[in-house]
Amino acid sequence: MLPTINPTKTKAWKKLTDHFQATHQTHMKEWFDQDPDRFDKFKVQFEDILLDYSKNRITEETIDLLAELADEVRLDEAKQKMFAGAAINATENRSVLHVALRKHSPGTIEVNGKDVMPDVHRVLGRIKDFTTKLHDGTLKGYTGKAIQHVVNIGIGGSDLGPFMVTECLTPYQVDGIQSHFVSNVDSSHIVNVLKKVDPETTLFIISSKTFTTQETMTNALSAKKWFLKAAGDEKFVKDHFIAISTNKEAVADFGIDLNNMFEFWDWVGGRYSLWSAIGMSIACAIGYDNFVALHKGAEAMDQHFLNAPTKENLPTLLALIGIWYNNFYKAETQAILPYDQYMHAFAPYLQQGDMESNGKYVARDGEKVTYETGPIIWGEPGTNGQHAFYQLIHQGTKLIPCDFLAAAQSQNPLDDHHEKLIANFFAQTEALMKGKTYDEVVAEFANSGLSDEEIAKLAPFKVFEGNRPTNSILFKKLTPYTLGALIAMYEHKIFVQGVVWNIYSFDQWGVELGKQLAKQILPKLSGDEDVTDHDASTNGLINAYKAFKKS
Ligand SMILES: O=P(O)(O)OC[C@H]1O[C@](O)(CO)[C@@H](O)[C@@H]1O
Repeated sequence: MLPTINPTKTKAWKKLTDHFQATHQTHMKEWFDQDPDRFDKFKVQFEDILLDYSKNRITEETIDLLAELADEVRLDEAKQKMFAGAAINATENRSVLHVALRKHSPGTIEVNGKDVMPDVHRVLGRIKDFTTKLHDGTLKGYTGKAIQHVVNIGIGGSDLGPFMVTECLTPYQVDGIQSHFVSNVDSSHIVNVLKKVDPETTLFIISSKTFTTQETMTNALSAKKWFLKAAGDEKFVKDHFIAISTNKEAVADFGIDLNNMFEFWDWVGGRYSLWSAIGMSIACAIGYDNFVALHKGAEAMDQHFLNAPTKENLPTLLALIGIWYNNFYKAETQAILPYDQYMHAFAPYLQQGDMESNGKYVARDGEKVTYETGPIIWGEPGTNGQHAFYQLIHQGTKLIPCDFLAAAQSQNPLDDHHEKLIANFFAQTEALMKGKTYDEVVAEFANSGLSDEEIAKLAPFKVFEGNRPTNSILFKKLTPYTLGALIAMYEHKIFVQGVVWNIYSFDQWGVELGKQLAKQILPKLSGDEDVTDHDASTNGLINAYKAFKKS
C-alpha cells in the first residue's frame, strides 16, 4: 500500500505557493537574458534523448522545491514498492508490474511469493515462435496460403498502445505483412477493414484482458462470422484466430483453441499492456527482435527512473513541472506535439495512459481531493497543429504547457523537408517563450507606408505576450529502442504525478457506470413501446432514435 499524504499539507507545498507568488509575474525572457547558462542548467540527456526544460516558468529554486515535494510524499518508497511487486493498486488489490514485462536483465520479481519472470519469459518465447512462423511464411491459412494480413481487434489499452507503436515504427514493418486495427463497435470500422483483407490470408488477434468487453466481443464475433462464411467450417477457426487475454474460460467459450491463447496477468493494467502479449500485433508488424528492442529501451528508462536523482530524472522532472502548472498556475490541459508524422497516434495513446490513470477526484484515503489532479491531454503532430490550434496557444487566454518531440534523423530523408520540420519545432518553442513586444511590432511596420495612427490600431493584435511554457524532447531517431524509452518515460511521469496527487493511478472505476447503463439501454432500443423509465432527456433520445429508425 502507498501511504496517504495530502500534498497540500506538506511544507514544500506551502513554500511552492509562496514561491509562485514571488515568481509568476516574471517573464522567462528575463531569466534567459540574465543567465546565458540557462539551457545547460535546465537540460538532461538520457542516452539519445535530450530533455530541454529551460523554456519553463521555473528557477533553480522551483526545481529544488518540487524535489522537496517529491521527497515529502515519499516518491522513492512508492517507486521501490512498484518495482518490487507490492499491491499498490489497492482498490483492486493488485501489483503494478508493467516493468516486469520488459525486464530482460536477470533478476526476480515476486507477486504473492511467486517469481513472475519465468512466466513472462515463457510467453515471450511463445510470441517469438509464433511470429517467426508468421514471418518465414510457415503460418498458413485454411487453404494453405501464407498469412499476410494481421487484424488486431481490441479497444482502449488493447488497441491504443499496439496501434500507436505500429504506426510509429512503420519503417520497421516486416515485408509482406499488413497490419490492421479494429476497435470501435461502430460497424463501419470492421466493415472497412474486412473490405481490405482476404479470409484465406488473414489472422485475427482478439486482444482483451477481460475478454468480456462489449466492443471487442461484438467485433470478434462479426469477424468470426465473416470468416466462417468463406471457410465454411469451425475447424479452420484455429488457423485464423488467436486470443490475448487473462481470461481462459471466456477465450474457450468464444471458440478459440487454448493453444492459440497468449496469456498475461492481472498485474498488467490495460493501458500499460503493450509490453505484454497484447503487443503480439506489434511483434507481427515489426518482428520479434524489434519488439524486444522496444522492451529494452523501456527497461533502460525504468532503470534511469529508479536510480537517477530527481534533478537528472526525465520522468520525474516532467511530472514535477506538470504539477507546477497544474496546481499552481492552474493550467487545465497539457499538449503533446510530436514533430513526427509517424507519431500521430501518440497523443491519443497518452490520453488513455494519463487521463484513465490520473483522472480521479478521490484521494487514497477515500476523501474527495481539494486540489486539481490529472490534466486534459491532447495534441496533434506538428506542423499540422500549427495551422489548426497554435493560434490559441500563442494568443489565447489559457496557459497550455506543451511537450514538443522530434527526431534529429528523419526516417524518410527528402530534400530539406526535415530541416523545415525541425526549424518549425524550434521556432515555435522560441516564439512561445519570447513572444513579440509592442515596440518590436511597431518596428516591423517601419517601411509599411502606414500612418502612425493605422499602426497603433493594428499593433495590439500582432503582439505576442510569450512566457508560454514548453518542454523540448529531442532524440536521435525514432527507433524501437528509443520509442520504448519515450513511452516508459511518460508512463513513469504519470506514476509520479499520481503519487504526488495521492490518488490511485492504476484502477479505472470511472469507466464502469457508462458501461452498465449502455447494457440497460441496449434492449430498449428495439420494440415499439415508448421508453419512460429514464430521465426525460434519455427517454427523449431513445424514443427519437426509434422514431428516426422506423421512418
Ligand atoms: O482489454 P479489455 O479487457 O477488453 O479492456 C479494454 C479497455 O477497457 C478499459 O477497461 C476501460 O475503458 C480499459 O482500461 C482497457 O484498456
